[in-house]
Amino acid sequence: MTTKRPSFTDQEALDFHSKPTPGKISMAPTKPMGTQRDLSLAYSPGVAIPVLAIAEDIDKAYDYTSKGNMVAVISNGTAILGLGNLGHMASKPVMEGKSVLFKRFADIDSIDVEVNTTDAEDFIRTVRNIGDTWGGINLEDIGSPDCFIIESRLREELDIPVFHDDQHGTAIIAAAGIINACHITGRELKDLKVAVSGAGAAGLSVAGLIRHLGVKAENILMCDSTGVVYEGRTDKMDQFKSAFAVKTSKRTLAEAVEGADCLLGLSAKGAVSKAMVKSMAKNPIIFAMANPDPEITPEEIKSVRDDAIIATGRSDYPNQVNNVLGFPYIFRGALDVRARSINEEMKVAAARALAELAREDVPDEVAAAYHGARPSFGRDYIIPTPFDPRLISFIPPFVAQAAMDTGVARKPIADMDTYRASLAQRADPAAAFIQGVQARARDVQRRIVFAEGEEPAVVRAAFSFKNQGLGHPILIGREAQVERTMEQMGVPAGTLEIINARLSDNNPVYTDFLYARLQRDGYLKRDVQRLVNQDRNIFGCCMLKNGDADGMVTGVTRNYDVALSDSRLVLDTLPGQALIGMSMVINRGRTVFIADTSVTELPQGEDLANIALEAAAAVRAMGFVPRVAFLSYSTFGNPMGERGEKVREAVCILDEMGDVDFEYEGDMNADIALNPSHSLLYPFSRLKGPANVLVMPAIHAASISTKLLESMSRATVIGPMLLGLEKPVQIASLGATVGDIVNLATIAAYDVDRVHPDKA
Ligand SMILES: NC(=O)C1=CN([C@@H]2O[C@H](COP(=O)(O)OP(=O)(O)OC[C@H]3O[C@@H](n4cnc5c(N)ncnc54)[C@H](OP(=O)(O)O)[C@@H]3O)[C@@H](O)[C@H]2O)C=CC1
Ligand SMILES: CC(=O)C(=O)O
Ligand SMILES: [Mg+2]
Repeated sequence: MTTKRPSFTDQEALDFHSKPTPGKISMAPTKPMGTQRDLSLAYSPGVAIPVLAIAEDIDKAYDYTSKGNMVAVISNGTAILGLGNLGHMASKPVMEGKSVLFKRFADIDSIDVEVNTTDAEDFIRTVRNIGDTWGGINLEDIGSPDCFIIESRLREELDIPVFHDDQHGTAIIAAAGIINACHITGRELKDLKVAVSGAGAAGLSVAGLIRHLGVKAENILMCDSTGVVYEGRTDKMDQFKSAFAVKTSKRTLAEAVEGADCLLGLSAKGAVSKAMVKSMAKNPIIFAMANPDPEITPEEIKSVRDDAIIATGRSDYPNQVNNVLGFPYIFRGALDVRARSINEEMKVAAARALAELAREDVPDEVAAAYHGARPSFGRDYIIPTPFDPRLISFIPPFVAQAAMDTGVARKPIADMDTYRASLAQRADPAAAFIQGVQARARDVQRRIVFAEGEEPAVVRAAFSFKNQGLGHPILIGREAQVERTMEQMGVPAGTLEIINARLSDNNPVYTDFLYARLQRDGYLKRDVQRLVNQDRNIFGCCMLKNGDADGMVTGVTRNYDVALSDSRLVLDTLPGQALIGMSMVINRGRTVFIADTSVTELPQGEDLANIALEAAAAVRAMGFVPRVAFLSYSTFGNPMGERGEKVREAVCILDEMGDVDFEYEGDMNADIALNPSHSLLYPFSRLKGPANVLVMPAIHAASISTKLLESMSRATVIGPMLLGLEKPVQIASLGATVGDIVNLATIAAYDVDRVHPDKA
């Protein structure tokens, strides 16, 4: 399995964290707060009722507050990644990051808390006094040995899971990787000889867990910055390291590594040398897990031997051993049974489940998460990737079951199958869609024109598009100006292809083509020449038409209609198809498509029928079964009105066609279309379930409702995607973000197959 290596500039990392709003998380209410009654219920006097219930039984907090699905990520910043003690506030981006990962991967709400103290007692006091407000506490990046004292005291004093991620999260993932690496190399844990670089939070915990799983204590040599942790050593020792001290004459990491089967790096960048790697046993297992830079890079290891199984903590190499594979799912399982703690059995269950999942075949729908490659269990795939969508339904049931078996579950799960199904619902469908589109784009490597190549956001988007391996970007603009913008954006010179429309050798060809197309529409040759030379949308579309590029993204600096009419001057609508804009709206596990959001202002009945046909085909191509509702202010003729008539006409046109291969119905209100129980009122309706394609009666209704959903709910809106043009052109909205532009460029790259299946 090959892995593409994303990279980014420092400025991109800062922009990601600062735009459009500083930070990575925000909160959203789960209850309406619109009326006086809402206020009375949510706040005084209504709130008094749950207050009294909780006062009587403290566990009722799980029923009446967000406690049961809320984890705090708490740090004091004393060991931030492998960067060291940089203070509590500097740890905030990491802690916000962990919170976001809780939400993204396991649908757990999470808040970061940075405590301004390096004193263990002070830290314990602070967290103990506020701790049980959450369903669980994830301690993060707290230096050793304080982390051991802090965690064990808080575990004793709080009745909720307290889990130091750098210890146990890391241990669980590393153990899963080691189990599988041993399987592949034909080793047994009881025979494994292990050297560990790093005797801190992560190193000691990994050593503890593999010892628990069967590696012999005398076969684990721990090393810290002073060297081997041996019996009798007094320098820089503490009770936690002492628990792993062994009788040995070895004193340095190099000596510990010599002849070892397995080297675990949980220390710092560069701690392991090529000579050390060379001295290991045959088929060595080398996990260099320091972040952000490993103890030794995979390239360095491969330069001295080719028989190693290699893992790092990073996402840009195969075999990412990183605690992100663990903490979301371990807490998911623990919260779902309202666990009082996360114990050894729950950790072992998670490690074994992870190891098992990597050995299973990767089904089609999961291959997208692996950038289109289909990994099979082996040296470069010993552990699932963090984007494996099976993790959410596979891991937590094992953790929950272990909690139930060991008596720490307050609320055991009665039906595991139902629980598993409910977990799958928590997966983020927007992410799955984007991953699928990205995987295809990475595979096919299309040439995508970024028409407004001098714009800073466009330059950044093109660079990001290229760095993510999504295809080959081509910027249109004046070289000197584009290069200046690239320099300002920190994009290395020479990394992006630039084409100056005015100076292109292809202009005569493009001009001849366009003149032939427009000469009877009032255009003189010199008008066409000027368009090709000066209008970047026209030039870009000519590139597509001439086969010099595959797709285009534009619209950041000019309004939608201008970009659309420019494109239509050069490109036709596909024969027999309608040109439409379609937005994908994803909210609370439900996906609906809205059309036409951007092209035909006041569609007639026939237009609406064509919009439905085009939208249904596109939705089917994306893997959904289309169920179309023609929306109106009326439902089945009540009340009658002019726009409603057009909608009714559209339904009749489809009826007359006779061979429509999807369910459709209308006219109907949006709530009727989306409500599965509408058949009670309208038993004659042909929809067998809630609609997922909503054809709007006019563009204003489509545009307004989509933007309302995006602004006022937690919905994710992708698009509008422009469908039906003979070449893929996507038009961003004015002032679109870098992420929006990249998404649309990716959709353009993906859409080449849909428009021209022969190119696939
Ligand atoms: N991939 C993953 O999922 C995870 C990776 N990590 C990474 O592991 C590393 C350690 O984290 P953590 O345990 O939390 O930190 P700690 O501060 O608790 O421990 C660091 C340990 O590394 C030792 N060390 C430092 N430099 C060297 C060196 N050059 N050679 C040998 N040992 C050295 C320290 O020695 P001494 O005791 O003498 O000071 C200490 O024992 C970090 O890089 C972190 O990013 C951590 C958690 C998860
Ligand atoms: C991954 C992680 O938690 C760390 O490197 O600290
Ligand atoms: Mg950490």
